[in-house]
Amino acid sequence: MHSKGNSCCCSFDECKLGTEWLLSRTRHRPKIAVICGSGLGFLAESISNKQAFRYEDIPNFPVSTVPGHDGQLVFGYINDKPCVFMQGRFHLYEGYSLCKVTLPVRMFKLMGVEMIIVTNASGGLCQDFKVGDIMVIKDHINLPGFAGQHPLCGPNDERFGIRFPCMSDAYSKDLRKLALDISTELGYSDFVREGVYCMVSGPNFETVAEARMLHILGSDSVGMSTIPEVTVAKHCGLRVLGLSLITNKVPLDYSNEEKVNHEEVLHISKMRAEMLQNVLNTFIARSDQVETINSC
Ligand SMILES: O=P(O)(O)O[C@H]1O[C@H](CO)[C@@H](O)[C@H]1O
Ligand SMILES: Nc1nc2[nH]cnc2c(=O)[nH]1
Repeated sequence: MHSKGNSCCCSFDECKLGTEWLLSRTRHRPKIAVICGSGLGFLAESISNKQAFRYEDIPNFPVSTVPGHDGQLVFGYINDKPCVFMQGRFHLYEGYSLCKVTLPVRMFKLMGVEMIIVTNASGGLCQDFKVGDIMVIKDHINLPGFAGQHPLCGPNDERFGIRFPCMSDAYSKDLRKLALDISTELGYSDFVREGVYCMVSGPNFETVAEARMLHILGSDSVGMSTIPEVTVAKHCGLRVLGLSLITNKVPLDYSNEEKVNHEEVLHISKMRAEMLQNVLNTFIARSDQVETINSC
């Protein structure tokens, strides 16, 4: 596959090189990958038989530049399920192309991963949401994608997936149901919701007028990540679950004096650590209850 002009910078061979480098250094063969959002790296703490690789050592891998994103790939087990956790993700606003942002997802596919769980911190737009709520992502609005910032732009490599992938079932219904059932069983139904996540490029937080627009468009929460990874995961046939922690409310009127900042986002992530980890670990433990691959 040749890439030209403004096209994809991460070829199949580049993904393969990084994957083979990892597989030759670990006996782990993960089936589930977890991407930890801002301040959510603790999710990897309960892994057993851990083996970690710093991002800077992995061929072709980007490096983390944002506080709250540690920058290592951790292999191991959660309840006997082989997993790999990204302690730190990449964002468009860091200056990475979306191909680079999503390169780990394609490497996961090449190493045999079948399901990806994406987590993030986001601002609540839905007026019913409270700070600390966990939103199971039902659907998304890919705002940068509308403007041509899309990880699948450029020549399509059929070894990963088809040219025109369907996205209407990006977040598997069965996986969402399992996550919601588990939340109810854990007694968390008061603060676990479902909703639509919208991505903006960042790095600034929203103006009031922008927040109002996103709300009118049908977004329940807003962040600066996740959708590129989900899009690439769906393109290459991975099942997807998305969990978004509402770390702040996004002001929708001018009388609201609240000001969001990244430190607050990290603080709230830490506060909700235990609950999010309980949902995630129970979900992983029971993930084989949902074997069907949904596709349209
Ligand atoms: O989406 P994650 O990586 O969780 O991070 C969210 O938190 C950061 C802002 O505080 C932004 O990067 C936003 O996208
Ligand atoms: N864009 C955006 N990203 C976030 N990440 C965490 N909170 C927010 C927010 O309010 N807006």
